[in-house]
Amino acid sequence: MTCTLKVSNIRKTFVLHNQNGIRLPVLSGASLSVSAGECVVLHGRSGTGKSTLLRALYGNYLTDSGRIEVQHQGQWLDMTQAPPRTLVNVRRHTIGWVSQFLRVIPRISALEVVMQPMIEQGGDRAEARARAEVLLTRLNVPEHLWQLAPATFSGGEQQRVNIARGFIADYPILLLDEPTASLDAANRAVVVELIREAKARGAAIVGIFHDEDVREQVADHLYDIQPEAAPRPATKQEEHSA
Ligand SMILES: Nc1ncnc2c1ncn2[C@@H]1O[C@H](COP(=O)(O)OP(=O)(O)OP(=O)(O)O)[C@@H](O)[C@H]1O
Repeated sequence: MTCTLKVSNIRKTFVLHNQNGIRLPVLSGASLSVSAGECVVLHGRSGTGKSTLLRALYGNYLTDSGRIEVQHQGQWLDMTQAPPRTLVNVRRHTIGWVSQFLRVIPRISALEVVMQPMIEQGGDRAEARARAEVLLTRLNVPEHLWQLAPATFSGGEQQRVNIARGFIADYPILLLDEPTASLDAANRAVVVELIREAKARGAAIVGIFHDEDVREQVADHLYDIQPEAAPRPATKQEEHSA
């Protein structure tokens, strides 16, 4: 299988400048690789850094060191060194992000919100519309809502519009941040199907799923994030040699 995403030795410490510069080390050498058609699920206790790692992969967080290499338009590109303009291009064509939250844009209809990523990739409007309609139908978003702006939709409806938007374009890499959180069983099953279809067309997927059932159905590998060692008092031996 072709490797599409290579993460090596990522370190990330948050520095809380407005709280006496306290340093919170979160990732201390995360390394993983993901091939086309494979889904790696980030795993670990709450607060170990799963979301931090996923956001770093999307270029939302700067890292202290390490490399995040992606296959972008036929070449390897290190996301940690990419200028903003390149990041925008990578996000348009190579890496899709699907979370449970929709960033609502005033006055744009649900249908348009879903079609947008495919159109930004240069896709045909009629084809984008047809795909959006299929996705909204599969995700049980009632047809009478499609022409309305999602600002007034229920939380669950907004979430499903966002999932449709995330799966409309055939991104080579998909990052999934709890896309099934608070969905009912029927809609969770649809998302599992969408993930399986994305894998079958060759997408490399990294995801966070707290739902064990979903995790078991989609994961090829789990990537365990170990908690950072908590500060500890010095041992007797260390005190003597100090
Ligand atoms: N922007 C930030 N600034 C400062 N600290 C942060 C920031 N984002 C996360 N952290 C800290 O980093 C640690 C890891 O957080 P993260 O959200 O990545 O964990 P997680 O494994 O995804 O947790 P959960 O399973 O509860 O969602 C936490 O201690 C958190 O407080």
